[in-house]
Amino acid sequence: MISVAVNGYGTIGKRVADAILKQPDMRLVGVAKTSPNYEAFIAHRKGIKIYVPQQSIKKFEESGIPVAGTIEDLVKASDIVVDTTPNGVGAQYKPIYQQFQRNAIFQGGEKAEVADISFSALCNYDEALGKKYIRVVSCNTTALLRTICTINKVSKVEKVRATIVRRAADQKEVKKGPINSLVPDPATVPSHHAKDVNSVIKNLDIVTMAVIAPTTLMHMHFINITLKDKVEKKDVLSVLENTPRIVLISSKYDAEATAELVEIARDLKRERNDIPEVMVFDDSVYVKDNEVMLMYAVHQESIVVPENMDAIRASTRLMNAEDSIRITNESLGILKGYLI
Ligand SMILES: NC(=O)C1=CN([C@@H]2O[C@H](COP(=O)(O)OP(=O)(O)OC[C@H]3O[C@@H](n4cnc5c(N)ncnc54)[C@H](O)[C@@H]3O)[C@@H](O)[C@H]2O)C=CC1
Ligand SMILES: O=C(OP(=O)(O)O)[C@H](O)COP(=O)(O)O
Repeated sequence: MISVAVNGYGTIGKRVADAILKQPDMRLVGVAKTSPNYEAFIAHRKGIKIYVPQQSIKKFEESGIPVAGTIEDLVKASDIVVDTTPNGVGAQYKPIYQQFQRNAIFQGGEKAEVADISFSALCNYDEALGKKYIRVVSCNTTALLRTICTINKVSKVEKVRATIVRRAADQKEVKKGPINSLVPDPATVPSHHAKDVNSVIKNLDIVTMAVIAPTTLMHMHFINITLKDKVEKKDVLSVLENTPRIVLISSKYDAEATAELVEIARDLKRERNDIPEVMVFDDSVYVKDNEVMLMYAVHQESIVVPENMDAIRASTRLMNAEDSIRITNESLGILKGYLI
């Protein structure tokens, strides 16, 4: 049983904490919070132990949220920390993880240099075995890598060109925008996602462009892949259909919009309406000779959660890729094939 801490209990942290509670080989020691807000209160109500900075103990206790110790106490009590603090804050915590000689999993908002390796379970689990510091790449990069490494099974991926429509903010982020604009992110090429993909697949020829759209629900990707060999559409569809963490959305049932995908998650009673699988529109898959094009939606709040479970096991050498991915998928109810 591996003891895991979660530092930073926001969009990603709360989902990672809940996922840890579902793993048969992991124990959640507690989570670190800096302010006694509604998220801290609900964590307390769920029986999760809360650790806070020394200077915040009084503030939490005055709010009626009991404190189990300081963030240093949390790190010391754990074998490994999943750092889900905001972009760049994880790097500031690294010296503490080093001081107590604890392994750590960082998120995609950190620079790649923070870790020994950038990680995507379907692409490079084996390379991450035993690495003390692992960075799970960002949500869009996770989706790109999952898709590329899956299609690579049909024929070697030689070139990727992708356009990423980014959701502007998560649903709770009331102060972020834009609310009435499309904003190239950035208006230069490539966006950071190509460099991020190259942090996992070193020599791939990939160029990405990104634009922020005023929506909170999901990202959407439009991807064009050049393969080494000519392939058949049925082979591309087959590999997509048979890979857990990717689901197909059938054109038969009139679900093309991200809002409709969220409605499906609600109807299926998915926890928090999360869909950690890449959602490929089956009719968008276009194949001509060695060229493959497709469109898929990415639920940014949940896609990296299974990757974090696998990164924990890879870092601590708990098991091989196949077993880890299977246990993660089974415990989190992650599917393959047609979602609808
Ligand atoms: N939200 C998303 O769509 C995705 C985010 N990520 C990455 O995950 C990481 C976390 O992002 P989110 O969960 O969205 O952020 P968030 O802002 O929702 O959560 C961060 C949490 O850390 C807490 N925090 C702030 N400063 C802290 C400190 N000094 N010590 C401890 N806790 C602190 C905040 O109070 C908050 O609870 C980032 O690297 C981000 O790029 C990756 C994939 C998707
Ligand atoms: O990791 C993400 O996006 P990215 O893959 O475009 O970097 C998440 O959606 C977080 O993005 P944010 O920095 O807009 O909160």
